[in-house]
Amino acid sequence: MAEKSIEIIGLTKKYGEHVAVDNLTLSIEKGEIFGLLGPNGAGKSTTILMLLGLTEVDSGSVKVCGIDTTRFPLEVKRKVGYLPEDVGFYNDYSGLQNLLYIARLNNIPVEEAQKSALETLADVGLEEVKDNKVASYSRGMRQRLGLADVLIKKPEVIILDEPTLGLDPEGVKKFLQLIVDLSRKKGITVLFSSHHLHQVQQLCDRVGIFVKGKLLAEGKISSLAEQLFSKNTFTIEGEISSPPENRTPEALQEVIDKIKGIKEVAKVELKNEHFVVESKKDISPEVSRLLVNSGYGLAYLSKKKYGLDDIYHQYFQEEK
Ligand SMILES: Nc1ncnc2c1ncn2[C@@H]1O[C@H](COP(=O)(O)OP(=O)(O)OP(=O)(O)O)[C@@H](O)[C@H]1O
Repeated sequence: MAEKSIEIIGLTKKYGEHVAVDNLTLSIEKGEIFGLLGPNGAGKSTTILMLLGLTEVDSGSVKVCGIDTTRFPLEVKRKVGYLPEDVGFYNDYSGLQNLLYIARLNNIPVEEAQKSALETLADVGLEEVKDNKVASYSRGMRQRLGLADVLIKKPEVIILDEPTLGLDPEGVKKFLQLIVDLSRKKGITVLFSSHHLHQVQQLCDRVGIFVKGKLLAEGKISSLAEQLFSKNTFTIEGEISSPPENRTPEALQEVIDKIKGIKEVAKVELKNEHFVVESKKDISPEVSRLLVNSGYGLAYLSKKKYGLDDIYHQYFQEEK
């Protein structure tokens, strides 16, 4: 069985009468990149605080690298690196000086710290600007330095709480790629907490959908999609091309009505040239035949692939 880096069983946290985390059970394997996905106030930060031993647990248990966080918080902190939304630095110090300062706070011997700081700065792509003052760093560079702060402790697990806030799209892409590369290269387990669906989809091996303190679903994106959407429906989508000269809305509607007339079809949606058909079985051949026989061409026809946004919104619909 795969080694577990994080093991949470029946975890509950209340603030007065308000249940912020409700009976959460979740395991994350060593080396896995797990996305904790949920809207504001879902309880993600509270869960992270409990993982780090920074807030008391009302009931349940949390183990990180096999160590009980509630009983041995200091031991856990040695194994876990935590990157919050925004990291504070000494702006008048260089990136290297800031990192050496963190190394000293973590009791890393001076010689080892020097070597490790240079290696870590190279790992996060700040080698060339290591001697520049942090005041001159962009938001993306500051987040990379934040990651270096975390990595210099050589953690087994890193927890990232909305780390891409304020980065431009290119900065986000590079930062996420850096996390994947580091995790794969060093075998680090990553817990990535975010409400950004696309970032989670891009980065994570597995996701947990967390709403109002409860984990509604958990798994690989592909298997969550299957559970939700493939019970008895096939969804195919396509685009009509090379419409006939004499094409009229009425003529197209006629073909759409023929598709609707197929026994297994539950729903057909048409928007401009793009159409989506939901049915009980895969009727791609029938759809393409009907269109082609009516003089239309097909730019493409494929089984719709569901992404995390479809999954997420489906859960929200169920919640309402
Ligand atoms: N110290 C506190 N005292 C009282 N209530 C709190 C406290 N911290 C969090 N809460 C409440 O607990 C719930 C969960 O908050 P939490 O910050 O864990 O959510 P989150 O998913 O991290 O959201 P965000 O993305 O906004 O940080 C919210 O309803 C919040 O108002």
